[in-house]
Amino acid sequence: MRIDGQGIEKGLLEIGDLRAGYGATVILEGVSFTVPPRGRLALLGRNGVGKSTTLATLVGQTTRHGGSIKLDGVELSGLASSARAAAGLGYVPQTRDVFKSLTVEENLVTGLKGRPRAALEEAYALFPRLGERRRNGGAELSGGEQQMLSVARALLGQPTVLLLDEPLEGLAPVICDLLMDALSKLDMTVILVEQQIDRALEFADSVVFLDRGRVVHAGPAQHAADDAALLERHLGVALAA
Ligand SMILES: Nc1ncnc2c1ncn2[C@@H]1O[C@H](COP(=O)(O)OP(=O)(O)OP(=O)(O)O)[C@@H](O)[C@H]1O
Repeated sequence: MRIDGQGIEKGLLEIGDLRAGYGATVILEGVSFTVPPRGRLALLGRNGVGKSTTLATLVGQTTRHGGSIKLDGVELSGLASSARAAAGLGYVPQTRDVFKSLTVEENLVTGLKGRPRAALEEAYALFPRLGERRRNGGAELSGGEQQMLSVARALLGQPTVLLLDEPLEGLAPVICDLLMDALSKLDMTVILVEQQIDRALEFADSVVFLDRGRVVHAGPAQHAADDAALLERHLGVALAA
């Protein structure tokens, strides 16, 4: 459990009336939700509704038009991306962010942020495959290995909140199992954007559905998993029985 000096658990994320987009184009029309410390939120919705934009806005990579982003009571929205990372936001973008010209280990070193090199063992313990391939170049890795590397590098920065944008995209089911097993062991606040709804709802304890830049439903993940009509309404899909 993560407890700070005052006995307050870290990782509380409070998003209030967030409006953001790209330049003058507004995509998020007022998004609000809260994730408790060590909570796991699945952020779901059809294609193009603003899920990736929400994560990118949290880390300061879009144009913010209004609203607040508070982590443990501290307002982050006026800060540069690097300061938000230092405050505790870890981000794994959809693009996977692997340096192809560097080895696995060199990629991981870029995530150490001043921590001793011995901390690399944390990454190899979470994903033994990365340890086996530590001297391989980033370009030689499979999609699954690249995703493990991207997640591991973000974790080396010791975030209190991890933001994951479609980590399972394009991966074989056996690799999805491996990745989700590793993510399930993490003891931190997580926001997961994912198209594999069944896996996302199994992982998460709460869910937010977006539609056209707005929150259209928020509640427990288990309730959503049991409510076929809700899933159909917001995602246009039904879970496999
Ligand atoms: N860099 C960008 N510049 C301008 N518009 C963008 C940019 N990135 C995304 N958009 C637009 O913002 C809207 C929301 O996109 P976003 O990627 O956030 O959706 P999403 O819910 O994550 O969907 P998907 O599952 O397809 O990734 C879309 O209309 C998209 O075309």
